[in-house]
Amino acid sequence: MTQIIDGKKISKEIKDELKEKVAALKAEGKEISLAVIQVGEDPASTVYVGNKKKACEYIGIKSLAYELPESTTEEELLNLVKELNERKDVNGILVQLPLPKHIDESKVIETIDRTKDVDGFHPANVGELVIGGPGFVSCTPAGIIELLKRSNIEIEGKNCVVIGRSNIVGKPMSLLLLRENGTVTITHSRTKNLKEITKQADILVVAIGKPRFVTDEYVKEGAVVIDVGIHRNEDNKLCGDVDYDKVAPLTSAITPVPGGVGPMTIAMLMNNCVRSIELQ
Ligand SMILES: Nc1nc2c(c(=O)[nH]1)N[C@@H](CN(C=O)c1ccc(C(=O)N[C@@H](CCC(=O)O)C(=O)O)cc1)CN2
Repeated sequence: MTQIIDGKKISKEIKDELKEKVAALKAEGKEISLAVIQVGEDPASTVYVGNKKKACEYIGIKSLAYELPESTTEEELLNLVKELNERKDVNGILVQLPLPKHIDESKVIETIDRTKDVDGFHPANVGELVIGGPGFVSCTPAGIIELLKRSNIEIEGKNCVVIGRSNIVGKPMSLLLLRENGTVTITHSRTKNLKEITKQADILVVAIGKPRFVTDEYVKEGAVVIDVGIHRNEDNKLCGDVDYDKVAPLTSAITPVPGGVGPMTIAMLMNNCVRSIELQ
């Protein structure tokens, strides 16, 4: 029978654990605060930023919201990041992506103090992941590892195939699976014979950014399928990169969209905020 991996439930468990930790830190006089910066009014970003603020409130983390207009210049944004880097009362800094086209995302990410980079996007934190150091790990891939572990799905020795090579998901995902002793193959939009490779996967992570791209033809019977995609269709309904109805019956476990990977991104962000106080 297929196990539907409930990201909403698991993320709630994690947030409850963090809430206790934050209360204990508060009792020692330590307060955690997260600066959340949004530039422009992309509707999806507004939902995600709102959910991040709600999660902070639930756990007991102070959130400082910076809602900047679309016309904000790169220099203005960099100056705000530099100011927040200096502030002793700010533990974490998050710049919601995507940024407007006139702002260089890499420049902004590199300007964030690496010890406040709770998104785990700074090159120094990515480097730590490569060498197995203690830096921050990107929240979505970290959340997927947590989903697998808390669902008692073994990674060690498994054939893990990742579709997608983005800096935020595909690349860190592959490194984390490797860290858990999986045998990892990275594939992408230019991979030849993709179906033949994905059919070998015991664990298939799909982050290709194309709605319902992965059908039953890509999946081995009994595989675990993790869907990172989020797309809104014509009827305003959400779907992932996986054609859930066709694929789910084949799998031993699968994440739904919504309610799978998405909520874990926010839970792991909260986890990184709690860790920030240890790393600083
Ligand atoms: N600075 C960052 N920007 C972006 C990140 C990130 O980790 N850091 N990731 C994504 C967006 N994202 C978080 O910011 C995110 C996406 C989706 C969800 C989520 O909970 N999705 C729900 C559905 C929500 C809906 O109704 O749309 C689900 O899948 O169940 C949380 C966070 C890009 N930008």
